[in-house]
Amino acid sequence: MHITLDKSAGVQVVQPQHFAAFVTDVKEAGSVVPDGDAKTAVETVLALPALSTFLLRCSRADVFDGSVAADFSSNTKDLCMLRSLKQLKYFYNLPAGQLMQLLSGVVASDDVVAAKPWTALAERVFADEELCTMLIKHLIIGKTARESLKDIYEENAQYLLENDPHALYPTSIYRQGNGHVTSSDDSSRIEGVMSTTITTSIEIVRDVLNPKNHQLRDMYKPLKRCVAVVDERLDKLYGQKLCDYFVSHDIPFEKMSYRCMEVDKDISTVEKMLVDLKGRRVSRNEPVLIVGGGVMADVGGFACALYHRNTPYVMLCTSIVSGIDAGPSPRTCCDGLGYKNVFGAYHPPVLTLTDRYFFRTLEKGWIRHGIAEIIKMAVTKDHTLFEALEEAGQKLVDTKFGIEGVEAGSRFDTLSESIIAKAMDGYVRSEYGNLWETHQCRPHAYGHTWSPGFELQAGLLHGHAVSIGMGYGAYLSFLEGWISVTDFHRILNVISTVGLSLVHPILDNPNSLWQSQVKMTEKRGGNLCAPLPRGSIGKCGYLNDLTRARLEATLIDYKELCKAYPRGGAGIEPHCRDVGLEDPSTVKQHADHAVHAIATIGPAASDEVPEANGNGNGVEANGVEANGNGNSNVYNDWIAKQQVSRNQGATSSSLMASMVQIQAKDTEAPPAFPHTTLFHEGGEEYAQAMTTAASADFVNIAKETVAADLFAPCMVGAIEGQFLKMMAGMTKSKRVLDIGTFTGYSALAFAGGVPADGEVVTIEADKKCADVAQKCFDASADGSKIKLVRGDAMKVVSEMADSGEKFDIVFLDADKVNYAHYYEAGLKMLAEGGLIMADNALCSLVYADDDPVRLALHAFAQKVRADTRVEQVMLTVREGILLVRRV
Ligand SMILES: C[S@@+](CC[C@H](N)C(=O)[O-])C[C@H]1O[C@@H](n2cnc3c(N)ncnc32)[C@H](O)[C@@H]1O
Repeated sequence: MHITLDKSAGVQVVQPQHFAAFVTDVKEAGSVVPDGDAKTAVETVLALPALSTFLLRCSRADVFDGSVAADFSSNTKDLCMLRSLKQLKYFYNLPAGQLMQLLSGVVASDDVVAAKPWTALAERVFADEELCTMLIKHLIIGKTARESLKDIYEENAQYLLENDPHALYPTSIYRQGNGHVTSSDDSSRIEGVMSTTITTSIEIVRDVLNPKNHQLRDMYKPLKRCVAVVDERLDKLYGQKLCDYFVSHDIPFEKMSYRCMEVDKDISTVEKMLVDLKGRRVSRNEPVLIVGGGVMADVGGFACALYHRNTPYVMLCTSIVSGIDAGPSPRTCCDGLGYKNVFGAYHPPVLTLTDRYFFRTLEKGWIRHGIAEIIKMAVTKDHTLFEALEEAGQKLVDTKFGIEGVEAGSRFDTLSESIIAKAMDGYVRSEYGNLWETHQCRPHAYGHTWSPGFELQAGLLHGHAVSIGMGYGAYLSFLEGWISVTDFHRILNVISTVGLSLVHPILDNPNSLWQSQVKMTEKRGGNLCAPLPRGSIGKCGYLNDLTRARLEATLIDYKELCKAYPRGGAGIEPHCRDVGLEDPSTVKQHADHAVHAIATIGPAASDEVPEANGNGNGVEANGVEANGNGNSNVYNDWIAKQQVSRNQGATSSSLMASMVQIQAKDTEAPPAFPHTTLFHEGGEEYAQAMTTAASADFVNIAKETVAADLFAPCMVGAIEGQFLKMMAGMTKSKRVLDIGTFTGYSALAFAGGVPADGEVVTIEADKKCADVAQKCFDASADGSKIKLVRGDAMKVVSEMADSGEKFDIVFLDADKVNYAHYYEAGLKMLAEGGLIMADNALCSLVYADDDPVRLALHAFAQKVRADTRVEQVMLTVREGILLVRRV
């Protein structure tokens, strides 16, 4: 068969047999490749009828069509051709090096010996920098092109200009847009439809940084350089190897490295990358090389999505999670405003390379955590993958996926590689058909419905949280009659065998799972749509109904069942801290900022579920280095250099004054204080950033407060909330009286500090505040410990005191002018060793001169100071807390 171009047909079909025919023709033509000047040789081969007709046909093909892909789906060789075809379509716009390399690859895939002249030609072009990077169109239709070549290629270029401009002037060869517009006669109404086609390639590779491997060379040599965004930790481990690789191929290598731990996954890291990409003048069609794990895949991919609105990137995956999930994922993102993955864009890499070589530097705990994402694909998409996992078992962890102590080419080596490949296949099949998540039938969300409710709270590695979700999900599936009891136990077995968790003590609080379900349902457009195995292992169904009562009952049964499994169902090293990672409270820290942000910017903030995606909550290493210098000389030097000068303005008497009590006499008013806040801007924010973050329940209070249009600054906030919680815990308080509930922040903080059988009684007179508070308590993990009393606190506390109620802590935060009354009642109700804490005690300094509360607070502080029954300390926490106890 000879290749022809049917000009009248316009769009041409290209199938594997066209490649075969082309190869047959050009194999013979190989002998005509002239020696000498590489440019002349390229021009000569481009004039060959067999080659030119093939290229012209490719340029008119609809290479992204599903039926074309189906034609090439029978084997790996055909798939390689499909990948070549997707690039040959744009041959006018390809650099000569890339085109020659593609052509030699096509011939070599059929006959390596016959391809030698073509391979040699490609190498000659690669060696000629100017020619290597020159766009083919300059050689065939440019001003200085040979007339004989123009005769062959110009007419087709005209055709493309009119009918398929992408093929002639693409912005990038990896994307194609389409759409249509219909408008009324006067154009006052317009209906439009737009679509984008994105192409990508994924390969499981071996030793990609070995200079003999040409995958990265072939991509970057024609581009004149490689700009790389590298995870700082990976840079330390593989930076030199990366550099050596590109140096050996004489490709300028421009590397930028970034710390990519979970806590760095925010917009500031993305911004840094954007600035650096611009600084390097990266063009919008120059694929950036991204090297790293899950966080890097998310953040680096997001930076590329934003840069020039979208810039292609090659993802070199170095962890299991990035290798089979976050790496090829189109869902690039970063955290913000207290929510995981709240900012993002759908932007898959143009090429994903997964190389097990990098797994050798992963901790075993991280390997185990990564396997959870493979199990989810096996259970919902691919029973052969599941069987492979059953066969491989714990050895996958022990050998780091066949990398350690396993012979290359052995059965286990092949099995390990096929597990990675199948998991990747299942994942992208689920993702790419639903690129913009326009529907919720997403098998890869198996295990991710209930786990966000407890993952961070329990400090679990993402993989362990997901495996608990998968185990419980499998149980529900069994109860629904969707899978047999045997399949249910097979699923639990696979999870347990690799050391992943089936249960965790956090499940004793079913509320967190229920809250996650509620939020997930909201996020999934009103449907629970929980993916579960259905029919058999490897097939997926969706559970859309699960009442709270059923969740709680089935959870109890599930936990009981798991006791029969090794370790009672517990995982090996399930917590982040177990594998040397930062506790996820560092992630929750973002939530802390959100409390502030939401209170400041109002309800426009995102309602994303604080959820981990595939890349989990901390798959990267903790790169903090110990200082290790405890030398006292160093300390004294520092005092001399830094601190003496900083304290220069201080007099010896003022310094002494801070060491002893200032004996002030009572005054009618507090001293003048020319500020409206106690701290300078930045001080509290810094303190907050360094404080254990508030949980999602507090973010919820902040959100509900703003949504109800209540005055958010009334809340005690994140720093003081944490302080109250810790005070209750440290003093082992069991009963706390919280006077002045507002929307419940302080009450919930105390509830977090008292034991499971403890109680917080909180009093609120305002119905709207009390309603919001009750709603927030109901939705929270510790709300069941809180009793909300509605009514006037003046009356309620008197009655409580009269009836002999006792409390370990009495917190005053209602009407400040009545603090003296609450104080007296509080003293009566204090249990042995109990505390009174009066909030806003330093507001006497910052409230306006004409504000009566200012004087009332001042009088109250003086009253306590004069009270010989107690000792007290005025704490400069937030707006001041007067801490009092009986002596
Ligand atoms: C500063 S806010 C309390 C803030 C709360 N502790 C928190 O952390 O969110 C004071 C609350 O006390 C309530 N309040 C004021 N006087 C009261 C009274 N006599 N009886 C009951 N509640 C009162 C107000 O309605 C208001 O909601």
